[in-house]
Amino acid sequence: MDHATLDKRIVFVGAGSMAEAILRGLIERRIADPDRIVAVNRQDEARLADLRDKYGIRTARMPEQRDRYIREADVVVLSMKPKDAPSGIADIRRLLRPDQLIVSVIAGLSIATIERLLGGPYPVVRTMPNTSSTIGLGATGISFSAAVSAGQRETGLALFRAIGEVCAVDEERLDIVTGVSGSGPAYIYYVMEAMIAAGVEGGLSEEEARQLTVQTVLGAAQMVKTTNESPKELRRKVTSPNGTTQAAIELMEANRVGEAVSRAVLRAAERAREMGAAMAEQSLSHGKQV
Ligand SMILES: NC(=O)C1=CN([C@@H]2O[C@H](COP(=O)(O)OP(=O)(O)OC[C@H]3O[C@@H](n4cnc5c(N)ncnc54)[C@H](OP(=O)(O)O)[C@@H]3O)[C@@H](O)[C@H]2O)C=CC1
Ligand SMILES: O=C(O)[C@@H]1CCC=N1
Repeated sequence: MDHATLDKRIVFVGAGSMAEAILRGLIERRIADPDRIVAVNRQDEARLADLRDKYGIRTARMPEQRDRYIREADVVVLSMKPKDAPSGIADIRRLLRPDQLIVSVIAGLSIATIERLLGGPYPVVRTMPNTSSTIGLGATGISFSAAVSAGQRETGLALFRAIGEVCAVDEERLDIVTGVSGSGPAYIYYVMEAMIAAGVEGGLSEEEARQLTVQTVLGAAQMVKTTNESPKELRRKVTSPNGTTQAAIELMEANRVGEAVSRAVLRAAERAREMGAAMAEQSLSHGKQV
């Protein structure tokens, strides 16, 4: 894939799984120079050492070195857990300038809450990526605050297009994006766990069950993507009348598996809204403290 290198200093505030997925995707696809990427956290030095060793990025813990990196950054990615976000954002407010681009990957956290915590309008790119960004196969929903310039919009889009597909949506639809693709990889892994376990129960080795399951999921996703046929139509082609697939799907229908998956997606979106409301509430007190 041919992407121009992003010549930006990027700081990840929160050095966890999602930060790693994005920075690894950017580095391995040669979109960003590791020397211009920084990951910071509050405590976990072993985690930072691991990221330094694996990717050659810079790291810092609170506060002096971290402050300097944040001040010098072009792009500041908010990538801490929701429970840490209101205090964490209020804590870095004094370091930020309105010409820096703020990117959030935090589930449920609204642009309005971020701006309240920062004390005014900022260029904010709110996103919902997923961990498949690690291998350039991410699926990211993205929306922009009113203060985002055309150039900053392009930077935000370029960052996430470099590590997968991007869907620009109105901000209110990012919660359902969270339900579909943010949490989505976990649903597929859950099904894969069950398929592998059943394969082993039926007599395959763990390795055989894993190999066959992985290739089946990969092939099925690729079929939907490349043939442009609907999942329903593709399923019909697998299902011989009165055959094995029909027997399996009948059992799934009897157990309302499809309905459960739909409800799970909607529940995840609802949970994102709940978390957003909790962070908005917390921001009222943190907003006053800064
Ligand atoms: N995991 C996923 O699949 C996805 C996650 N997200 C979002 O990404 C965010 C991070 O999730 P994830 O990576 O899984 O979380 P992790 O728990 O793996 O990582 C969070 C990191 O943030 C650090 N941290 C916490 N508070 C601060 C602070 N104030 N300043 C700097 N660093 C801080 C923690 O380290 P320490 O305690 O040492 O400070 C830790 O390294 C969440 O908001 C989540 O909603 C979005 C899409 C998908
Ligand atoms: O589980 C979570 O809350 C995060 C957001 C989307 C995926 N993981």
